[in-house]
Amino acid sequence: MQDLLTRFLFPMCPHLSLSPPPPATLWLLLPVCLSVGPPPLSEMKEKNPWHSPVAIIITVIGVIVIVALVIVAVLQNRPLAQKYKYGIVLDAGSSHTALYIYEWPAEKDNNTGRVEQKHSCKVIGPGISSYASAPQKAGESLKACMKEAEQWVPVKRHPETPLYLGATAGMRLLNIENSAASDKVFEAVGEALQKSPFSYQGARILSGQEEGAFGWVTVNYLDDRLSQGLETTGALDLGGASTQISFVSDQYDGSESPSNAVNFRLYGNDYELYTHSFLCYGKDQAQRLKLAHQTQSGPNAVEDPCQHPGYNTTKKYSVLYDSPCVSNRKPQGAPATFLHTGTGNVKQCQDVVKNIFNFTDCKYSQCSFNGVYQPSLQGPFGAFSAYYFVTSFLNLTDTSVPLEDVRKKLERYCATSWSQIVQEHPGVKEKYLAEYCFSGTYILTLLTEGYNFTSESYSNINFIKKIKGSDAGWTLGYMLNLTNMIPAEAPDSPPLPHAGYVSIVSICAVVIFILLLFSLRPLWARHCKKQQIV
Ligand SMILES: Nc1nc2c(ncn2[C@@H]2O[C@H](COP(=O)(O)OP(=O)(O)O)[C@@H](O)[C@H]2O)c(=O)[nH]1
Repeated sequence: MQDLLTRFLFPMCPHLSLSPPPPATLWLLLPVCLSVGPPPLSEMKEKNPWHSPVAIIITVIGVIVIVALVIVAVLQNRPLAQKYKYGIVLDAGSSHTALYIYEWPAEKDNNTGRVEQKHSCKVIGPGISSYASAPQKAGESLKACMKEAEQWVPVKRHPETPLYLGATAGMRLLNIENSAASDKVFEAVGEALQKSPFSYQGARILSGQEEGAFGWVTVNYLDDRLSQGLETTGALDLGGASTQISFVSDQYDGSESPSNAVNFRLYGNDYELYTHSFLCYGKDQAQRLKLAHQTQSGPNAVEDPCQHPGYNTTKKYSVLYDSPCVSNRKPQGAPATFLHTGTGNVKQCQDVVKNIFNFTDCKYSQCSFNGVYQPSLQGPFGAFSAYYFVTSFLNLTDTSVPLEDVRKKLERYCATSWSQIVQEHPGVKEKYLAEYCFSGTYILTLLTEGYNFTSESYSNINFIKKIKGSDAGWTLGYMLNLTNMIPAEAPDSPPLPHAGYVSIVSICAVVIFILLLFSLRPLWARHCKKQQIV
């Protein structure tokens, strides 16, 4: 700018000074120069017409306008200092409760900012369904994580932060078994959560269909597949008490088995989702189903091929059968306990595990198991929750490894003695250690024989825990839905990115200015000539 002034203003006002003034004083000289007027005619002589006062004034104003335009363009879309909004979801699962805090930029229009998991807290103790006989304790168990949440969410955001509690298969089972007890647990939990400074939106049991569908939304939202209209990823969720499979298949339009259909319109695209939740086929309840099968005759001892050789524990029949998944199968006249020992044989374990599925009855064109319709598998799949816990422990998350090799690895693991397993994993809870052989076998059987993954389609499965820092699970999808964070229609986006917008405005301003100067050229020429004639 100062350079321009030195070149244009100073030659116009030679009567003010003999040498160019310092750049800082050029601006001050401009009004003086203009008020004094043009230099004496004698000095004009054959001067360049560009040095006329009109040209210089236009130049200076033009430059100022251009600079102003560019500044406005740069500042207009500049990202503002980030402010965030928050949402909290409590996942009251069968084995435990977890709290998730989500955050997203507050200033984005139509809630279109990206939602991310900011923090998670694992509630100490069992799932809320285990507090049926002491409901108050269910509420108390949440206190520590709620206090943590108060520290993670800025105080001024507390009253506007929605807080949801969703319960899954553990509470579904308690509700089937004893609905009064289930209501009392919700009452106690509601009381505890109402005392929090957040905006408590209620606690409820999610249907299996909701659990499956929101897990699918979470995975595809985090992968940016919904906003970009890309092919979606199926979702495989393995909990303690239920398991869900959800995916979009070209073959499925909801006409066959409509109860498995969930329709979404997200970002301007329609999705006809196939989803099914198998109650009692989560890994803990499946273990009970298997043991119930092995103890049909009420024996004193069970030799279990799904336990490591050398494993032996005394178990109570009353505890094993204390679940609606198996309670009606309790053998008559069984002793109080049985001795549970291991033989560590994967092939026999597979056979025992297969007994908990019904692969034969199917009134539809095709089924997964237990007479449940399932269209042909399509696309990639994300497998999370216990799918991940188990496969990551067993080092089986790499699905490019052929299924046969996976089975051999599992065979070696199951055949390892219990004492060696305990010795090699001192930091792992014995409860979990005792389950991995069964869980690995169950997962492979469920995927291949239950859902019909083949040696090829198995490699389409991704065992995942988190996607871009957020846990895979139903909670994020649930919150996105309840807070209307995913628009049905694609939001209007500016036609140009910010940098492109600034460049175009700047170029246009310069071009207009140059054209203006050229259009005024004849005027300056005449002006200069007139002065010379006089
Ligand atoms: N191995 C292992 N299993 C886990 C862990 N956390 C939870 N589980 C088990 O994984 C299963 C699913 O847990 P979760 O996803 O919390 O499901 P939910 O409790 O049924 O909602 C249950 O059988 C849990 O006992 C873990 O850190 N390691």
